[in-house]
Amino acid sequence: MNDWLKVAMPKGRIYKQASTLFREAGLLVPEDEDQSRKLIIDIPEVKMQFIMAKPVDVPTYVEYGAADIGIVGKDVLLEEKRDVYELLDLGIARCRMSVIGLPDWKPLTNPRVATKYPNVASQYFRERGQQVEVIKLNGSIELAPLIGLADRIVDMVETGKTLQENGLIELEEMFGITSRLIANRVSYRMKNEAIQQLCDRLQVHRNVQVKG
Ligand SMILES: Nc1ncnc2c1ncn2[C@@H]1O[C@H](COP(=O)(O)OP(=O)(O)OP(=O)(O)O)[C@@H](O)[C@H]1O
Ligand SMILES: O=P(O)(O)OC[C@H]1O[C@H](OP(=O)(O)OP(=O)(O)O)[C@H](O)[C@@H]1O
Repeated sequence: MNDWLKVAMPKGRIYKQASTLFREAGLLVPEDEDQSRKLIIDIPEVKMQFIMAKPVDVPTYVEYGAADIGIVGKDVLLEEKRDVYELLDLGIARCRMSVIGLPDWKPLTNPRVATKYPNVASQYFRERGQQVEVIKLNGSIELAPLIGLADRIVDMVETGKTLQENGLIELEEMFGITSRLIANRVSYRMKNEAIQQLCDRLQVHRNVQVKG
């Protein structure tokens, strides 16, 4: 199976949009993940193997060559800083990363900031000369300012519904986020034809942009 292309696909909210994009580009992908609990899915007709991964782990599989290519949110790429090529902006799973707080927020010296993205948050505030104490959480980040664990949070905003329902406001938009196609550095050379063909097909599709 050395000539097969191994693709790390993120389970969860990106999967549906990614599989739709692949199908619209005329590529075969496994059926939607709610139909199956299988983690490794072979498609022999196109010599592709799909690895169904937790989104945050996709760059790790790709960096180590356990997958040749993968799909992952820019938020995860910024946080994980893995040594991979970023090939395409797929324009899917669009959302933003923001600084969020209570409506009665005040500027503070050394505020506590809770987030799933400690590296991104630390770098963001450091670059702005703001001293903060970063607290890593793994989910339900919006709880932190509501229960007095943190003064602000850094988190993803898509529709704004979570903020609205919890009485929080967006203080600063940090980055726009979309999903990216990434590749292992060695695979990109060794399987260049197959990877390039896949990129070409995806690029024909409207939202997809080449990364410099
Ligand atoms: N509303 C949103 N909230 C968070 N991420 C979003 C949102 N919309 C799109 N995304 C993108 O989807 C990606 C994967 O999100 P998803 O919630 O499926 O994974 P996860 O955060 O690892 O979840 P879990 O920890 O529950 O497995 C994020 O990395 C981000 O790029
Ligand atoms: O602006 P919205 O459309 O409301 O989306 C944003 C929310 O979605 C994500 O949470 P997720 O559902 O992944 O839950 P978790 O982080 O608590 O696991 C994110 O962390 C926000 O809480």
